[in-house]
Amino acid sequence: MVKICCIGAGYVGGPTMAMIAFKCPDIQVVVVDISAPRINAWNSDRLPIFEPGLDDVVRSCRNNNLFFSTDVESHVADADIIFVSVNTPTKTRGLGAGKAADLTYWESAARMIAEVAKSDKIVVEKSTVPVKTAEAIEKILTHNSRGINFQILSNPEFLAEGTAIDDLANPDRVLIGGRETPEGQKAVAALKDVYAHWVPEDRIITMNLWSAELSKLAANAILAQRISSINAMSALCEATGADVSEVAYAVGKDSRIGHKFLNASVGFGGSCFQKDILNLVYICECNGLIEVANYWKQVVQINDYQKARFVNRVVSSMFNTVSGKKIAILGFAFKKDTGDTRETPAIDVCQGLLGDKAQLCIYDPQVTEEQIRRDLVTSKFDWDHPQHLVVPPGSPTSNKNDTVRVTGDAYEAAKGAHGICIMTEWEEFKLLDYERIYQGMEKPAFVFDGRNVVKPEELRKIGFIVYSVGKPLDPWMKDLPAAPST
Ligand SMILES: NC(=O)c1ccc[n+]([C@@H]2O[C@H](COP(=O)([O-])OP(=O)(O)OC[C@H]3O[C@@H](n4cnc5c(N)ncnc54)[C@H](O)[C@@H]3O)[C@@H](O)[C@H]2O)c1
Ligand SMILES: O=c1ccn([C@@H]2O[C@H](COP(=O)(O)OP(=O)(O)O[C@H]3O[C@H](CO)[C@@H](O)[C@H](O)[C@H]3O)[C@@H](O)[C@H]2O)c(=O)[nH]1
Repeated sequence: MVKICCIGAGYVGGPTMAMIAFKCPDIQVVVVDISAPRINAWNSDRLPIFEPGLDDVVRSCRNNNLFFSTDVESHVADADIIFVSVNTPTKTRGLGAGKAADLTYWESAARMIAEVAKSDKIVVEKSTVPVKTAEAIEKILTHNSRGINFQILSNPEFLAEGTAIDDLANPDRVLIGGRETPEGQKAVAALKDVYAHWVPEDRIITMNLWSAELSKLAANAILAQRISSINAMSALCEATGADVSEVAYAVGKDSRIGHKFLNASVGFGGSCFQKDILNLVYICECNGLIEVANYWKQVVQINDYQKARFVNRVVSSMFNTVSGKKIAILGFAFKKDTGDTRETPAIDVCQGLLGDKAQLCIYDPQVTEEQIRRDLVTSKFDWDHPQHLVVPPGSPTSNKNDTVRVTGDAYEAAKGAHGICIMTEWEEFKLLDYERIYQGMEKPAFVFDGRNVVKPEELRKIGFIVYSVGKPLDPWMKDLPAAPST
């Protein structure tokens, strides 16, 4: 029986390994992590991450051919194929700080593999890593290997949160990069055999290691670029009276462009896009490609601009101050159908409003109060380090001040508020009784829709002043400053 071990039981390691176990009953899969609470949660009825369909997949194979354990070393020693799916955050200090990928967790995983391995292993990069990482990993493994043969493969993951199970069950493609030697190609074939249990052959693409590593960064950069492109258009739409949804529809009808990923928003969030683009920028700079680096940097800059522009719309509409005003924040996750808040635009918007002394009342159906409070005080880029390694026990992790309240109900959040900011496109926000909400709010009552989930005309009929990203402006906002001053 082939034995797989995955180091890192997070948003990628957990679901991908669950899918492999589910589709390959003849393979034993063990997911290991240094975080005991995380592993305990994977072994419980309350999984550590919310992902539609994940519970059923895990339940159907857990303790049959899928196991979660903190006994990292013994399972690594035992495995034929080792996936490494640990965090690769943006560096916060030293060379490349604020851009380069921090490979601390990857390196420590590689050293541990070299130390405990007693038989030949295939080591698979599942984490998103800078191009050429496999070369560094190869060096760590071979210099410490005591004669054991390691083959490094790149097998980047393309799942999106909220749709992970469907993405894993029906991937557009699976990429496998390996060395072009007989041993390298044998390892590629072994990993291909795993995916071939359920992925059609023509969707399993093999290539050289560096192409596979770079394809992952390129895919995320190009996806994020589409969002920044439509968000840049949204600012122009607001200035001219065009409607960004109509523009996106017209543009997307061109089959060369396509309609996906053209939804204007308050900005993209999530653990990957910004981190991976900054990483790409750093790699370009290291290769002396300054113009290329600046090109990709602009994708992140437009995203920051879009978030700042949103805060500016809120403050300038509300008589240029939100000091002491209650503002309801509906949604905190970076997108619907996940409880993940990493790099969510809600953090920047909340911090912007708190900077102007607003009183926030936050509601999200999947994000806990503890998480929200921690996010509002965590320094930039620190969020992507395993919490148990970053936060010393007993140190303050939460925003204790009374300018932030977290509630379990959207109506409660909006009661007595001057304005509502919609930060996540949860379906339930489309179905709220806005008439009832309006009655309970201070007047004039504002809705700032960062995800274009409400119908502005219907809300205006109720009496709201409405801002929707990239839509024709409410007369109230027409003459107000559109962009943050630089
Ligand atoms: N989240 C996504 O949607 C997504 C999609 C594709 C790729 N990726 C990439 O996959 C990687 C993992 O992302 P994630 O979202 O799963 O992160 P995550 O933070 O959810 O999980 C990473 C896990 O690795 C564990 N870990 C760190 N160092 C370890 C070590 N030395 N030994 C054992 N466990 C260790 C941490 O405790 C944590 O539980 C990143 O490189 C990310 O860029 C993420
Ligand atoms: O038209 C769009 C599409 C997305 N978003 C926002 O963009 C962010 C990212 O969304 P999405 O890409 O759906 O989620 P992720 O889970 O971050 O997935 C991305 O990042 C993963 C990690 O690398 C990759 O594996 C996936 O392929 C890639 O889609 C979210 O804040 C979305 O709200 C928009 O604003 N407009």
